[in-house]
This record gives sequence, C-alpha cells and structure tokens, in this order.
Amino acid sequence: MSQNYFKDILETDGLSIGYKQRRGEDLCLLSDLNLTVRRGELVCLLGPNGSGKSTLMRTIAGLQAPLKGRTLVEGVPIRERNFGEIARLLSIVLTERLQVGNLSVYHIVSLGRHPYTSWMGRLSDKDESMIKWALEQVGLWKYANKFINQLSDGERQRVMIAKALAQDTPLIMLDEPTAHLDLPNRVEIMRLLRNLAKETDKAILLSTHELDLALQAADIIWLMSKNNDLKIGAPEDLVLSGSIEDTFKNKSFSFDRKTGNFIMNYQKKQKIQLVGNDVMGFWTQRALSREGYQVTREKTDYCSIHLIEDRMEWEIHSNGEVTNCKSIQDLLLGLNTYL
Ligand SMILES: Nc1ncnc2c1ncn2[C@@H]1O[C@H](COP(=O)(O)OP(=O)(O)OP(=O)(O)O)[C@@H](O)[C@H]1O
Repeated sequence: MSQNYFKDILETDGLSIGYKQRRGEDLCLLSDLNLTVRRGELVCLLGPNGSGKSTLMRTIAGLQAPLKGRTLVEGVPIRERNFGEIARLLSIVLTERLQVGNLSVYHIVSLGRHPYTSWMGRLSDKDESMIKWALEQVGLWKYANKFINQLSDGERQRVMIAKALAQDTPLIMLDEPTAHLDLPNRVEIMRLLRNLAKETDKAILLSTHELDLALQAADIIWLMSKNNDLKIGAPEDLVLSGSIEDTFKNKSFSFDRKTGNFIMNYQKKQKIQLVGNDVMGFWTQRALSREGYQVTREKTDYCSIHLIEDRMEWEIHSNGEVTNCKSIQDLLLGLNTYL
C-alpha cells in the first residue's frame, strides 16, 4: 500500500497515443490527454470500432509506448518502473478466453499474488487470505477447488476479476470484460465492477462496446470518436449534450435521448395517433415505429389507436368504425387492412 493518499489514482500527463511509422508522419490517434481516474470510480471507455480504445488502454498500461507524455499511477510514472513494481500498481484483465483448463480456480487467483511472493511462489498467510477475500468478492469461494474448464464463461470472467483483486493494485483495467457473455452475465459483471469500485475504493477503467450498460453503470464515460476526439463526462451529461448521439450516428439507426435506446430507422409510413400512456403505450409505440408508422399524440387523417389498459387490449378507431385487437400482433395485422 502506498504511503501517500492519492485521490486521482490514474493520471495521464500530456499523453499522445498512436503508432510510429517507418516512413512519413506518425499515426496520432489522440494527443495531449490529461485524464484522471479517481479512487472508487468506475470509468468506461466507449467508442466505435477503430477509434483507438485498445491503443489507449495499452498505452495507459505501459504495454505500448506513448508518442508523447506519460501515465502515472498513484504519482508513479509507470514506464520508468520495472515489471514487478508496475504489477503492484495496476492489474489488467484481458479479453482472451483462458486456455488453461487444468488449473484450479484457486491456483489461477493465486497467480495474482506474484508481485508479493518469493521467487519460489510460496504463499504467505496474507496471500492466502487475500485470495480467499478476492474469491468471496466475486462470489466464487465455493468453486475454489474446481478446474477452470468446469466453469461457465461468466464464472471464468469472475475468476479473472478475482485474480486482479488478489493482485491488490489501486488501478484495475479491463479490456471488454463483458465480451462473450450473455445479457444476464453482462449485467452481473458490470454491477459487480461498479460495486467493487465503491467498496474497495479502487479505480476501475474498462473498455466496452456495451453503451447501454456503460450508461447505467459508469461514473464517468470516456467517449472516443473516429475524428481524434475524446469527450469526458457523466453518462447523462454526454447523452444530454448529444455527444453519444453524434458518436454513434448512423443512417440505419439513431440514439434516442429520451429513452437511452438505439432505434432502427425504418421507412416512414403514415402518421397514427396513439391514445394512452404507460408501459403498454411504450411497447405499442415501439411496435408501430418498427413497422415504420410515425406515432403522434395529435389527431391524424388516418386512424387512432386507443389503449384499453385494464383489459390489455387495443382499439383501432377509423372513420367511425372500431376494431378490437387482443395483442400487438393483432393490432399490426389490423392496421394493414386500414392503411
Ligand atoms: N500496430 C498498428 N500500427 C498502425 N496502426 C494501428 C496498429 N494497431 C492499430 N492501428 C490503427 O489504430 C486505430 C485504432 O485501433 P484500435 O485497435 O486501438 O481501435 P479500437 O477502438 O480498440 O477498435 P475495436 O473497437 O475494433 O477493438 C485503427 O485505425 C487501427 O487501424
């Protein structure tokens, strides 16, 4: 543990990232970055493919040389330190699936203690208690003696997080920790990482393509765009400023600031009035938009749809006629006969 208390666990000082070219100018992806990650903070790095997320993560971790500037963890410039010293400052969880099926969960997590063990790798009482603590944090102590190939992908990811926790570093970095996982496991890993940041007071920096989860879990988002730009802010600030919308703008879908969802852009058909609110209204509107209708609260020339919420039914009102529908599927079929 460091003697000094650093509020900003990670700092970059005039950091420029990119690639040195043999001929011509260097490929500079981002320049003069002065970034910080504070104690207890979960920061999610987001951006489209090829925007430079991996390059930034690798450069921060000291795995790739910066074009300019430096990274400091708890005030220590990491590229000036040796491997053992860096391993006490930051731990990294990479995306690759673990291929070592014949190692136990306990053994893998114990590898996180390598910066503290002797060259023989003998574990002290403190090492053993850290390993137990780390496995308890991710809810896998009961699996300590299982082999890694007996675990699901979500459980393996939790083992790797436990290994990083056992390493006991102020900064934990994770490269796409939710890749290869199903939705419940993706949510679970993000929730776990957020809780760990708060409970352990560590700084956690992760790269992800999961915009939705990052918006819900991150304290701060670092948003990279393809035109060498990095925007930083609370998720809600980046939504309200339109930065998220701009970054992921595409002709086939758009980001809806009101709901935080991506909406596929379908060809617009007629305008339909929707009368009624709430959950049923939300899902009815989704279905109508998917079919290409423009949904409005105003009266239109065509028809209006009334929600009968207590019976979970829909009515199509058109030219004085009313058609009753028992489901959204019915409603969409019914509309085809009117329009
Ligand atoms: N070794 C390299 N030499 C030169 N250019 C590179 C090298 N590696 C990556 N690049 C370029 O740097 C840019 C950023 O790549 P990077 O892999 O950091 O993006 P990313 O945001 O992590 O992408 P993805 O979301 O697809 O993983 C890309 O244009 C890529 O072609």
